[in-house]
Formats: sequence, C-alpha cells, structure tokens
Amino acid sequence: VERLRSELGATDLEKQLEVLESENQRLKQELRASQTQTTCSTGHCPHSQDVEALRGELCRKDEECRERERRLAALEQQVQERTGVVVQLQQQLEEAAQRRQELQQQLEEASRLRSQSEDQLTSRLRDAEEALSRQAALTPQVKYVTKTVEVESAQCKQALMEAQGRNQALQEQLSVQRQILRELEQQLHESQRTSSQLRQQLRTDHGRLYGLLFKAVGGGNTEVTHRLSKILVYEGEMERAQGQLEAEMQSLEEEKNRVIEEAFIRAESEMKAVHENLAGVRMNLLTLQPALRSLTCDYNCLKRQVQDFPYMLEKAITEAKQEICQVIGEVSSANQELLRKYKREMNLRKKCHNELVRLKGNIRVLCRVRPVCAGETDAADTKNIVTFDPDDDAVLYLSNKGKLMTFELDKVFPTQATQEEVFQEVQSLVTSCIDGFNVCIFAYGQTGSGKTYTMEGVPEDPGINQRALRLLFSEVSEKKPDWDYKITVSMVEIYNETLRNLLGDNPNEKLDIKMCPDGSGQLYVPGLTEFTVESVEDINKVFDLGHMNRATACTNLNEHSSRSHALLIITVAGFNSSTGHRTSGKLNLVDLAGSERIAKSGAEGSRLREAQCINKSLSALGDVINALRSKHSHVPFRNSRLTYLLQDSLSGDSKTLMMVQVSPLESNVSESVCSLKFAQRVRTVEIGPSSSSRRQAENSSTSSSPTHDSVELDSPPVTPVPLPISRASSAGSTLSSNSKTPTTRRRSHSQLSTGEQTEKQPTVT
Ligand SMILES: Nc1ncnc2c1ncn2[C@@H]1O[C@H](COP(=O)(O)OP(=O)(O)OP(=O)(O)O)[C@@H](O)[C@H]1O
Repeated sequence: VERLRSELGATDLEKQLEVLESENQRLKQELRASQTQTTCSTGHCPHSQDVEALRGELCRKDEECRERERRLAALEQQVQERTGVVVQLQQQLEEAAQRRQELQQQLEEASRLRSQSEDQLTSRLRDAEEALSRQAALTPQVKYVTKTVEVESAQCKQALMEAQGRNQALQEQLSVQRQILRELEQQLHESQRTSSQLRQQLRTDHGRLYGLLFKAVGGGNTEVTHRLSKILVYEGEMERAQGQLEAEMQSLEEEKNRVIEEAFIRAESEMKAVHENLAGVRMNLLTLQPALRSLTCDYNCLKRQVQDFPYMLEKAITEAKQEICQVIGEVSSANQELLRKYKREMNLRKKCHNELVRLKGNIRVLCRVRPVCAGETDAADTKNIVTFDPDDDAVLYLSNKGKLMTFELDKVFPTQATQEEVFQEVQSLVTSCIDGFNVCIFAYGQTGSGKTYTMEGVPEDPGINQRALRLLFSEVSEKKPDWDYKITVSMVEIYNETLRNLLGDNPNEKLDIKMCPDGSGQLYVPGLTEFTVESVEDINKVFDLGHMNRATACTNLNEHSSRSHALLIITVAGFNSSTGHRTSGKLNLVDLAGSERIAKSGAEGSRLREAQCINKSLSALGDVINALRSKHSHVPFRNSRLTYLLQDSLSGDSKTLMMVQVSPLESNVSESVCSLKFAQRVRTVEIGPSSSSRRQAENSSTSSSPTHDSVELDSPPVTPVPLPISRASSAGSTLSSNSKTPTTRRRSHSQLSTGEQTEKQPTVT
C-alpha cells in the first residue's frame, strides 16, 4: 500500500488538496469581507435591490459552492475508497501471486510425486519381473510374489487417485481465482464509470456555476472576478491532478491486468504441463496394466503351484527318504566292508612292521663312536685306534695293543654321524610301540663315551628321548580320529639298586616294584608319577623337572649321573572308536650307568659300593640277555632292579635295541673292547615267542640270582636254578630294596589291598 501510495504520489496530492482547501477557506473569508464592504459601501446605493438580489444569488451560489465542495469531498472520499480498493486489489493480486506460487509448489509436488510414483512403479515392475524370473528359475516364493503384486497395483491406483484429486482441487482453485478476478474487474469498471460520470457532472456544474458567477459579477467587481478566476485555475489544477491520478490508476490497472494475464498464462501452461504429466502417468498406467495382468496371471499360476506344492513336497520327501534309506543301507554295508578291510589291512601292516623288526632282529645292537672332544687332543690320545669299513657299515676295527680287532654289529655310526641319522635307525622301534609292543632302548658304554649325548642330546640337537616323543606325537595325530591315544611319561633313576621317582614331589622317596594284584602277572611301581604329554612344551617341562629332581639329591650331578641308570618310560595307550580295539605299548629309554671295571677305576668305600651296584645291574642285564639268547627256561630278571623293572619289555615279543657307545681315545681302548665284546654277544640273542613258559619258569625262581659284584661283562653268566612257582601264585611279590639277593615274599590279596595301596592303575598290555 505504501509503495502504491508513493507511486501514485498520494502524499503530494493530499498536500495539494490541503493547500487548495486552505486557499478555498481564505477565498471564502475574502469573499465575506468583500460582501461586508459591499454592504457598507452600498448603504445608499440606488442598486441596493440588485445588490441584495446578487447577494442572495451569491449566498445561493455560495451554498452551491459548499455543496460542490461537499461533493468534491465526497469525490475525494470516493477517490480514497478507490485507492483502498486499489490497495485491496493489490493485496488480492499479491494473494493471487501467492496462490499462484502455492499452485506452482503444488504442481511441483504433484510432478515430484508423479516421478516418484513412476520410479516406484518402474522399480516395482522391475522387482516383480526379477522376482518372477527368479520364481520361474527356483522354487517359487509364491506367497511373497502374490503380496508384492497386490500391494503394487493398489499403490499405483491410490497414487493415481491422489494425483487426480490434487489436479481436481487445483482446477477448482483456478476457476475460483478466475471468478474472483472477473468480479474484481467488473467492480473496477463500474467504479471507473461512476468516477468519470461524477467527474463529468462536476465539470458541468462548475462550468455552470462559474458562468453564473461571471454573469452575476458582470465585470463589476474585479476583485471577485479575479478570485473566481483563481478558483477556476485551482479547480483546473485539481482536475489535472485528478486526471493524472486517473491516468496512473489506469496504467496501474493495465499493469495489474497484464500481470494477472501473465500469471494466468503461466498457470495455464503449468496446468497444461500437469495435464501432460497426468496423461503420461495414465499412459504408464495403461502400459502397466498388461504387465499387471501378466503378473496376475503368473500369480494365479503360482498360486496353483503353491496349492499343489504340499503334495509335491510330500511326494518328493517320501522319494528322498526312500533314496536316503537306500543310500544309507549301501553306505553302511560299504562301511562295514571298509571297516573289515581296514582291520585286515591294519593287522597286515602291524604284522609286516613286526616282521620287519623281527627280520632286523628282536635284539639289535648298534654302535656309536663319539668324536674326540675339545681338550682331549693329546698326541697320545688322538692316535686313530677306531677305524671303519667304508664298504660295510656294520663293521668296526679297533686297534688294541697293536692288534686289529674286528667287531661286527647291526650298524656302526662313525664319529660324524648326526643325531638325526641315529634316530632314523631306531624310529621303527619307536613306532612299533604305538602298535602295542614293548620296546627297550639302552645306551651302554663306559663313562664319557656319549650315552647321555645319544639319549638326551643337547638343547639345540636333542637325542633319542625327545625325538621319540615328537615322532609319537606326529604318528598318533596322523591316526586320528579313528584312534585316540594317550601318551604318558615317567622318569626313574636307579642308583645303588634304589629306585627313585624323578617326577614326584619327593625325589628322595624310594620306590618298589610290585606285581599287579589283579593276577595279570604285570609289574608296576606304586607311587610312580606319570605325566600325560601332548606337546613338545610338555616334554621339555617333564625333562626339566626330572633333571631338577635328579640334581637335588646329589652333590655332583655329572658323577652321580655316571653312576646311576636313568630311565624314561613312555606308555602309549590307544583306543579305536570304530573297531573298539585297545593297544598299550611301552617304550623304555635307558641311559645306563658307566660300564667301566672296578679294577680300573680303583674305587673304595661308597665309590666301591656304587661300582658294585652298577656292575651287578649290568651283569644282570648281560645274564638276562644271555638267558634269552640261549633260550633258557629261566631268565633271571629279578637279579637287579633294572632287569626286574624292564622284565615285560625284555621278554615275549618285545624289542630291544642296545646302543653301544665307544670312546675314540686310546686310553679307553680296553673298556671299548669290553663294551664291543658284550655288544657282539648280545647281538646273537633272539627273544623267543614262548613268553608264557618263560614267565612261568622265571616266576618260579626265588633265590637263583648269582652274585655279580665282581663279574665282568664278558664273563660267563651263572646259570640260575628254576623253582616251580607259577606266576599267578606270585602276585604281590616285591623285590626287597636292601637285599642283595632278591627274595619273594608271598602276600594275600587282602594284605596287598590294605598294606600297600596302589597309587595308580597298572598298565595292561
Ligand atoms: N656324538 C657326539 N658328538 C659330539 N659330542 C659328543 C658326542 N658324544 C659325546 N659327546 C660329548 O662327549 C662328552 C661325554 O659325553 P656323555 O656325557 O654323553 O657321556 P656319557 O657316556 O653319558 O658319560 P656318563 O656315563 O658320565 O654319563 C660330552 O661332552 C658330550 O657332549
């Protein structure tokens, strides 16, 4: 409104009107003053009647003038009203523009919705097509497709309905706007007509009035004439100003019409676009309808399939069940056959392996010559007293006091032989323990000949003990899952004919060897600690504990270890879950005490006793092996702790390997000769199969042990006198730890169970 007012110059016009008003007032006052003067001056005038008449006429004209003024004011009011109408129209114009904007927004919204619905329809159609193709390819998810189709068609229809509804509403709004515009135009025309009529009337009235005035004045009063002409000029100015106002209003009207026309044209073009879009949507709908029809058709088809599906499924399940049952039957029979073959093959493999070991000899004797160590490089000692046959690895030559002695063994390892090469030679024995055989591997030789090196090795190059356990781990893991194996280890030391538990809490505790109370004839050591091992870390922990316990009980470990036998007893118990077979094998890895002769060592006192004990046990071992070799009915296992403990691993179908260690030094040549002679004798021994008769004979012996204190290894063994006591009746017998000659104490079962409670179950082989 302010803008319109400023554009129309309403303020100037108002000011001009005010000026005109004040001028009018001033003129009226002047007129009254001139009338008074005229009255005074014409008191004795002969034309007083005319003057009176004129005065009356003037009053009347004055009245008319006031009337005109009133009408002018009314006209001004009308002009103001028109201005108000113009303002209203302007407002309406703005509202119309706003509505147009809203319409535009709605149109945009409608087009957005349309494109959205188009997109949705396209994507849903695509989804539906894909789902349809998937359904055609796979087992149809009919329910899902059905729902999708229904939802899509309903949504499309609803979107169309909404778009049509919005279109309808927009059209209605447009027609209402058109109606309002028409009415406003009509009102404007009418007001313009009225205004021009009024203006015309005012002009004629003014003309008439001023004519009359001029006539009345008749040029008599120039002052009045002058003032009247002034009024006329003012009126003319007013008219001109009004004319300008009207012209401006006219131009505004035209501008408004033009704007409305443009808005109308734009709205029409937008409407046209909306219509086109609507037509497009309709077209799309028309194109969608066939797709919808085909989808409906597919849906019906799928529905039928779904209805048939349970029957088909049931039929398929029944057929599948039959097939599965048939296949299960076939598989189980094939499985049975395979299991039978597997058992046969396993037995065959076991037999072959056993045969191989047997062919190699149940008692195998290997020899290892240790290299000359640093610090032994004396001129005298470094003389080459041990030589090897390059063509035969079973032959060793020893130069003894200028005489060349030849020794033939199963295999001779030269000084440069590695730990790995040595282990490869013994590994078949180690694996036979998995098949349930008992195995003994001894390292025999004088002190410092390399027994401990061969059995234990050094951390960076371990010996047979650790390598055997590693091999067992890898072998049993290969046999999984059919076979489940448990590997346990014990460590025992025999010092001065006393058995010590190296893995126990108290390494000073002395252990006994006992017969199992179950009458199986098996021996066991009550209180002996066993550890289950599953990894190399476990092995290392066990070895560390054993070494620690061995060291705690002595002042000088090196001397102590030279004078005691160290046994690592590994038990491998297996269970085959598919066949139900059980196996149990024992692997005894023995690092024997030094085998040097007392005469040479010149020992006295406790050293003498140590040497006697060592010699006793070693000669007992020699006796046992001799008895086995000679197939004696009695084998003197009980003559020493060592042979008694290893009884079940030396008899029957057990396998024994003796690693004779030889020093390369000339100063040790006589001990080397003794060791090699012993080894050669042992090599000819065969462990016979009639273990039961041997056991019977052996168990019958109670006091046949010869005294070996002074017996040299190559001296002939004393033949034991067998006594007819059966193994079953000797259950519970113990070997006295103090007695030089083992005696059999007979105990009843009840005595055993109460007096000597076993700490662990005996191993059943
Ligand atoms: N094959 C070998 N290669 C290298 N060094 C060896 C070999 N055999 C033995 N030795 C070394 O010889 C020395 C004596 O060996 P070892 O202690 O094994 O003899 P031993 O027969 O066990 O003695 P003891 O009866 O006193 O226990 C050790 O220093 C050892 O490292």
